[in-house]
Amino acid sequence: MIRFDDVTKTYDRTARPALDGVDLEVSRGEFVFLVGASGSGKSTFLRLVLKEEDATSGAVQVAGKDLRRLSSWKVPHLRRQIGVVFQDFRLLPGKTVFQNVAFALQVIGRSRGSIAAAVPEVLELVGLEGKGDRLPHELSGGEQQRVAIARAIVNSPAILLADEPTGNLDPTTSLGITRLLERINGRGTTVVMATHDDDIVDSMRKRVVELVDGHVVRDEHQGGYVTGAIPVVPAPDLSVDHGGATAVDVPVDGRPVAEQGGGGR
Ligand SMILES: Nc1ncnc2c1ncn2[C@@H]1O[C@H](COP(=O)(O)OP(=O)(O)OP(=O)(O)O)[C@@H](O)[C@H]1O
Repeated sequence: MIRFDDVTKTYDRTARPALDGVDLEVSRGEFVFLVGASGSGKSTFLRLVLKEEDATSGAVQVAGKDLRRLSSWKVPHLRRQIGVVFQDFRLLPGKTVFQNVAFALQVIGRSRGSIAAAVPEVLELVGLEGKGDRLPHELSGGEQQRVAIARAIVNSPAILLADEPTGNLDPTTSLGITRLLERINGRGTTVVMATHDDDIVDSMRKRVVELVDGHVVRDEHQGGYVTGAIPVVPAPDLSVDHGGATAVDVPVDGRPVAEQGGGGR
């Protein structure tokens, strides 16, 4: 569904690459947490998937398309297959919940009838039935994020990208939002969620891909926020080379895992 082959992205020739030689495959229907410190390249990864930016080198494939060969007039079609959710919700403040979600369908030319059918259905899915007439400022942060998720999925995209979707929410609300993303994933949508939220990652036990300075340093199934949060790997051996993509002993936040107590955060 998403495939990166040796992808490097350099914004500024004088700075280090934002992504550096990334190889990664996300299959249809997967749920992946993308974790890493601020500046490690998570948003850049998502921008490349959306073709908001082009790779400097390497190949990005999304939904079977090689994005190097995708002409600009086909980019809107690519983006229709990808829903996106952000930390700051990005709702239209003067439009109701219904109108915010409907807008995503209007811009792609869907009929009034199909919009009238689809919007209540998706609002129910995200737990906002009965709130279609509210304005965004009349909703809690968690509810606003549910509207943003409804808007992102109303067109049944194959992929949902979420960039720090719980960054503005309290822990309980964050878990509810992530569970909603899990439910959407259960309906077949591939979900990639970039996050700093260690509690969420640790509680969900999904695939975790960790970036450090633009490199994938860990790709762990049923992983935790840091290496070894869930004991599926042997104790780290600091004498080995740290270059591998499945490294169990890479520095996390600049400290060798051994210094972090090994068994958790
Ligand atoms: N438009 C840009 N122009 C120049 N450099 C950029 C641009 N966008 C990102 N960068 C740089 O690329 C690197 C990776 O940034 P990116 O936003 O992908 O990280 P991130 O992991 O998403 O961080 P955060 O968690 O803070 O959102 C950083 O060094 C950043 O300064």
